[in-house]
Amino acid sequence: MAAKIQLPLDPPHPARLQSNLGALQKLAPVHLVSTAVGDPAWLVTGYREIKELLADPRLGRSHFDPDNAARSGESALLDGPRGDYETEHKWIATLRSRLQPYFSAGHVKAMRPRVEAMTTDLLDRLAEQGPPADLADALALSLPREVISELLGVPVEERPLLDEWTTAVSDAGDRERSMAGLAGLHGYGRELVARKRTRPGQDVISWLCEDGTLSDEEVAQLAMGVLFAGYETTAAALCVGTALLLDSREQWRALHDNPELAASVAEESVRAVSRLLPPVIRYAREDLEIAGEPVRRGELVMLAIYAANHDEAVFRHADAFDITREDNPHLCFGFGLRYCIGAPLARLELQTAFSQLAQRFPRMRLTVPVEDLTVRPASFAAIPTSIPVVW
Ligand code: HEM
Repeated sequence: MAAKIQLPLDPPHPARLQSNLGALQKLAPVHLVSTAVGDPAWLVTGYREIKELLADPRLGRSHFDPDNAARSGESALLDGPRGDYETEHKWIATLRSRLQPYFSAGHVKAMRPRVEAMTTDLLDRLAEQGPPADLADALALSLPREVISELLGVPVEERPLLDEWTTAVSDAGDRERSMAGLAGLHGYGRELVARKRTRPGQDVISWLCEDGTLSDEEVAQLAMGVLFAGYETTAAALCVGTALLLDSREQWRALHDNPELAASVAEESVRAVSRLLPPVIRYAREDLEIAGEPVRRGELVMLAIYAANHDEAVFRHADAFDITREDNPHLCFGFGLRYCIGAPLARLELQTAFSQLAQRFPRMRLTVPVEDLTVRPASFAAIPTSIPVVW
């Protein structure tokens, strides 16, 4: 495998939609690349190919030789093989069957009043504090952190610790820091499970413990997986959505005048956030072909969801942030086998936050051009350093 294209293609930015992936996509749906850490990989950019591969059991997240597998970066959790090669499919089935009931559309619907109240509380605090403010801290990061922590039963005073670990885990440039973050998160998960065993509460960890079929280690693994999967992703979608909306006065006013648009704002923000997230990675479990290219067993395949979500063959004016877009079959929550369990919850949080924010702060505006926003160091999802606003 001799790669010609060096990743990353784009410098990280919290709200820029244009990407060099578009040019690559026009050339071919799959490319041989060298990852940020110099390993060879296949980068897939075509919508159709990515959708098919997401559902293809010949690709997995684990590797038969994890220590020598190609990597996309240094993050211990995100950029290399994960899970046990022999039992991967069994574990996905366990994970989905145990978690799905707590994140189903029906269960999430029942959570609506609580999520609305939590959003109102955060916006009350923002109003009380007065302008200027940082919307990333005041709302976009706080809401997903509070929602997921409450669901899992993480005590309020322990929540700030989570930030430290999740940020360290995501560090794509420092494997040691990332591994220490992962160890911290899992250690905390085990401790929390032990506490819930003796003093159960009304939360997902306690319910998983009651299930009786999972070991403490498995409950901790599921819980910390949910925490990680549900926090920065949703925060990044809220960040990019609010920044792009505030940058477009016309769309901000349209949302204020018609709160029903919050659902399509949420979808468009999720489509946009894929620019901020790393590609989904897989390892070939057997030899296969992708768009005519021969992929060998064990090779790294990177699925550029952002390229798929901006494929002009599927999305009209793909690079525009358009909250009136009607047909939006983005792949941001994945597809098939591993489709995001938290999609209904993420949608609820996004819709609630956007509609309340525009209703309560119609005059809110950014104090810097959206282009000038910068990225927090080592955040895996290109979270902005701040979203400075006044109203
Ligand atoms: C905008 C926010 C979110 C985005 C963009 C997102 C994206 C994704 C994607 C792309 C996958 C599939 C990964 C793969 O195929 O390897 C996934 C899986 C997953 N997501 Fe989300 N997610 C979001 C929010 C959430 C939330 C709020 C939760 C909380 C419950 C969550 C929990 C999960 C879990 C547990 C999986 C693993 C499913 C499996 O491995 O079978 N996600 N997510």
